Amino acid sequence: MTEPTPNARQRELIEATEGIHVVDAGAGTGKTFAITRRYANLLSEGYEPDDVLLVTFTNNAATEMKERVVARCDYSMSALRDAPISTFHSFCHDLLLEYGADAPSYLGIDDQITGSTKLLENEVIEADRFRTFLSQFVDAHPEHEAVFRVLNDPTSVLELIRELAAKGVFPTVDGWYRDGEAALDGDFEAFEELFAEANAPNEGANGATQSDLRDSLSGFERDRCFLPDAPGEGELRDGYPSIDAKWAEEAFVEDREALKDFVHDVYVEYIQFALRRNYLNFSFLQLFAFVLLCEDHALRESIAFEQVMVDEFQDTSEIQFKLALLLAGTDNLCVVGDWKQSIYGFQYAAVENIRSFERRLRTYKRELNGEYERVGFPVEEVTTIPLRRNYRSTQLILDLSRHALTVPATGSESIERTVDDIDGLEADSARGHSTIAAFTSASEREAILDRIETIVGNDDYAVDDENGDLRTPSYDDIAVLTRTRRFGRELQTTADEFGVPVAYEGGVKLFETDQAILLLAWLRILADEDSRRGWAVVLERAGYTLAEVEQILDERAYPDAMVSFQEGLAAMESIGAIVRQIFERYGFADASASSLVALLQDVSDGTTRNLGGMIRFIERSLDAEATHEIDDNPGGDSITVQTIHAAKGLEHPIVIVANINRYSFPPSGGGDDRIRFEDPIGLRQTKLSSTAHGRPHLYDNWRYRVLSACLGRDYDEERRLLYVAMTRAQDHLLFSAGVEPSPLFENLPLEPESVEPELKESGIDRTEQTRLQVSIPEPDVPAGQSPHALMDDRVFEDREEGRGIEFGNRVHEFAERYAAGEAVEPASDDERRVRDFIDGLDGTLLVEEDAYLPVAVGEQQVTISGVIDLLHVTEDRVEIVDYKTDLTRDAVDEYRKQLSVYYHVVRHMYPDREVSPAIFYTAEGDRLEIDPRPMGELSGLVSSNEEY
Ligand SMILES: Nc1ncnc2c1ncn2[C@@H]1O[C@H](COP(=O)(O)OP(=O)(O)OP(=O)(O)O)[C@@H](O)[C@H]1O
Repeated sequence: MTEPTPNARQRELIEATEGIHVVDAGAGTGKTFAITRRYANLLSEGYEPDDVLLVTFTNNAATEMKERVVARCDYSMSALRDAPISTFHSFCHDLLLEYGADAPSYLGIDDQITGSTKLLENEVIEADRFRTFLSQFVDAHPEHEAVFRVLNDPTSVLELIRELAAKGVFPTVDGWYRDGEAALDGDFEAFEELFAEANAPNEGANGATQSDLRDSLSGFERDRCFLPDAPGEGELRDGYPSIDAKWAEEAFVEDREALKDFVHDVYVEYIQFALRRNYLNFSFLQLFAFVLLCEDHALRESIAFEQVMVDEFQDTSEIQFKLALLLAGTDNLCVVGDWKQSIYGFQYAAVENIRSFERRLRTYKRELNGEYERVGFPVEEVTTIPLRRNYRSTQLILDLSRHALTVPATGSESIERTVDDIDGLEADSARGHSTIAAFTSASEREAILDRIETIVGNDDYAVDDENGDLRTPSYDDIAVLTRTRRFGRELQTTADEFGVPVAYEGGVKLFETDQAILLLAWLRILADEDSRRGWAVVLERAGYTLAEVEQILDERAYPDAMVSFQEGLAAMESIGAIVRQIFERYGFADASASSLVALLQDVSDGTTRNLGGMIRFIERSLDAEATHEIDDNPGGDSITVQTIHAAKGLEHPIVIVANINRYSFPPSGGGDDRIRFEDPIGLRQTKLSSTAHGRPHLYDNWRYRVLSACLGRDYDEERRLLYVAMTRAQDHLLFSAGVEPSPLFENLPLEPESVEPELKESGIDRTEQTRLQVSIPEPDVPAGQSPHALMDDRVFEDREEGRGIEFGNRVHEFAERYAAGEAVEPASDDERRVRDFIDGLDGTLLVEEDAYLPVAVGEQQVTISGVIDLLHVTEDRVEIVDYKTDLTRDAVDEYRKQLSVYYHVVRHMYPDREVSPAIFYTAEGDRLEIDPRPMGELSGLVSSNEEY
C-alpha cells in the first residue's frame, strides 16, 4: 500500500522539530500517521534513535510504529529494535532493571529491585496475591481493625493503591512522599466552590426555587443509618432555597487520621510484600521510575532525551505526564491526542492533561521543581497545530458525531457546551452515500440481526472499496459496538439461534472469567478443606465483609450451606460433574461456562478426578493469560461484535452502536468502594465502623453523603465513548435501543423508528416453550439483583435439613421437565407429589419463566430478576408456583419477598386476571398461598440491602 502524502498541517507537525507542540485533533485526522513521519524526519535530520523517546500506549502500537518508521528511513528493523519507541510501562521497566536497584530506598524501603523482579501483568493473579497479603496484614495490625471492618472487597483496596500511584501519591516508610499527604487531605477551598455552585438557588417561574444540593439531600436519612452525631434532615435542610453555608465546612472537616494511617500502612507494606516476592505491578513500575528520576539528578540528566513525543496523549495519567517532563532534557516536546477520545478514566487517564495542556504543563513544572530544578526548560511557549481533515468517515457521519459530545446522559443533566464548541472535521471523501438510521425494538437483539440481514448484499448500503469505488456490503463490513461486554455476548447467543454469523472479537480470557475464578476457588477447597485462598473467594462472592471472611477463616466456621455443597462435590466422581455442579450453583450457563466444562473435561480425560492437576492447569493458564476462542465464533465472513473500548483506534465500513439503553449506557450505579479518593475531597470513608450503640455496627458516613452530593456524577466520559463509537464508521452509521432508550439515544438528532423484527430462526435445535413477553427494561443493568438478594441469607443455609441442595435441584428439574410434557418418571416421594399436583392443573403451564422487575430506589432504577418455577394460566386467573423442598415452614417470610417480586411482574403482564402467588411444599404436597408485599416495600428492601 502506498503511504499517503501528508497535508499541509501534518507537514507542519512533521517538520517542526524545535519547541513544544501539541495536537488535540479529532478522530481519523492522521495524528498517528503524522507523529510517525515526524520521528522518521528527525532521524533524517541527524538525530540518533537513542535521542528520541516516542511513547505509545500498547506494545502493538510501538511495533507498528517501528515498522512504519523503517519504511521511511535508512534504519533497519534490527537497528531500531532497542530504540526507545515504547510504552510508559516498558520504558519504566527497562529503566529500573538497569538503574533502579535502590529506587525503593528513596521511600525508605530496604528491599531492592533485582534482575529477577518480574512485571506482574495479570490482574487476577495479582488480586489473588493481594488477598493473601491483606489477610496477613490484618493479623499483624490489630490497630487498623476499625477501618478494616468496613471493607467488603480486597480488590477495591488494590484499586485505591493503583489510583493513588497514578496520581503521584506515594508512601514512604514513615510518611508520604513529597506533598502526597496534602492530596489525601483534599482541597477545602476548591470544595467550597463546588458546594456553593450546587447550593445556588435555581430559578423558577415564580422566583427562586431550592438549590440542587438541597433537593438532592431530600430523604437524607432514608434507608441509611448514621452515627448519633449526624444532623437530622430538618436541621441540614433548614434553609430555603439553599442550605446553610456552614455545612460545607461541617461536612468537609473530619478526623481522618485512622483512615490515612490504614491506607499508608497497607500501601507501603504491599509494596514491600511485592518486592520480596520479586514482582511489581504496572503502577509500582511507574512509581519507582518516577521516584528514581526525581531523586537521582545525575541519572536524570544523563538519560534525558533531546526529543520526547507522546501519542494518544489523552490517555496519560498525571504521573505519566510528569514522567514525560522528567525525561525531556529540552523543550522539544510533542504530544498528540484527542480529548474527545479519552475513555480510560477507569485506568486513571486524566483528560485534563490534554484539555488544559498548557496550564498543567506549568503546574507540573512548578511541582517537580520544588527544592531542586528538575525541569530546566521554558514551558511558556506552546504551539498548537490543528488537524481538521478526516480520512475515515463521510461528512454526514462527522457532523453527527459532534452531537455525541453535547447530549445529556440523564433526564436532568444540562450541558452548557453546544455543538458549535466542538471543532468540526472535514471529510476527505466527497461522497454522500451514508445512511444514518436509528431504531428501537422490544426485541433489540433480534432487531439488530434483522437489520443486518437487510444490509448484507444491499447496494443501498454500498461501501467504499480500496479503489474508491462503491461495492456491495458483506457481513464482515459490519461492526456492532456496545458499551457493555455482556450485551455483545448476548447478541452472539441470539445470533447463533438465528444462524447469523457473529464473531466476538479477540476471544475471551477464559481463565480470567468469574466462572473460572470461582471454579478454581472451589477446586482449592476440595483439595484442601481449609484452603484460605479458596474460601476467601467463595465467601466474598457470597457478600461477606472482609472482617467476616477473616473471622470465618480463622475459626474455620464455614457456613453450613457451603459445607454441604462442598461435601456434595467431594462425593462426585468426575471433574466434569464437579464443574457442572459449581456452575449450576452460580447460575452460569453461558458460552464461557460450557467452554470451560468442555476444556476441563478434555484435560481431565473425562473421568479421572485429579484435583491437584486441574488446579495447576488453571493456574498455569491464568499465568499465560491464555485466550480462548469461545465455541460460537464462526470465522469467515462474519459480523464483528466489540465493546467500544476494544474498538478504539479501529475503523469499520458499517457501524451499529447498540444497546444505548437506560442503565446500560451510561451504566447505572456506582461501585461499592468503601474507601475512596476523589478530587477535591481527598481520602474518605463511605461507611464507619463504631460501637456507638453498644454493638459493633457499620454506619453510613453522613459527611460523605453531603460531600458526594456536591460532586455530582460526571458523564463526559460516556459521551466521549459515544463519540469514539460513532467515529469508527466509514460509510454508514446506525443506532439501536430497546424499549427504554438512554437519554444519550433520545437526545441525538435522530428519527428512530420502532421495529418488530421478522427474523426466521435457523434450523438449530431449541427447546419449544412459550416465552413470556415482558415489556420492561432489559436485565442488562449492573444494578441488577435477584430476589434472593432481598432475603435473609440464613434461609439458604441447609433449608433442606440434611436432604441437600442436590436433592432440591433434582426435584426442581423433575418438576420443570414434567410440566413441559417430557416423559420423566418421579424418583422420590417429593417428585410424586409434584407430579400429582401438576396433573391436577387444567390451564396452560409455563415453566421456568424469566421475570424482571424494575424497582425505583431513590433516583436509581434497579432490576430484580429471577426465574418463576411454574405459571398456571387459566381464563381468569394466573397462579404463580414456587416449589420448596423444606421440611419446615420457618422461612416463609423470606420466601414471601421472592414471590412478591414475581407477583408484580405477572400482574403487569396479565392486568385483567387475578394473580395468586403460592409455595408448593413438596415434602407434604401442600400449596400455601402468599400475601404479596406492595411495591413500595420491595424498593425499601432493595435500598436497605445495597447502597446506590
Ligand atoms: N494525508 C493523508 N492522506 C491520506 N490518508 C491519510 C492521511 N493522513 C492519514 N491518513 C489515513 O487516515 C487514517 C487515519 O489515520 P491515523 O490512524 O493516523 O489517525 P488518528 O488521528 O490517529 O485516528 P484516531 O484518533 O481515530 O485513532 C489512516 O488510514 C491513515 O493512513
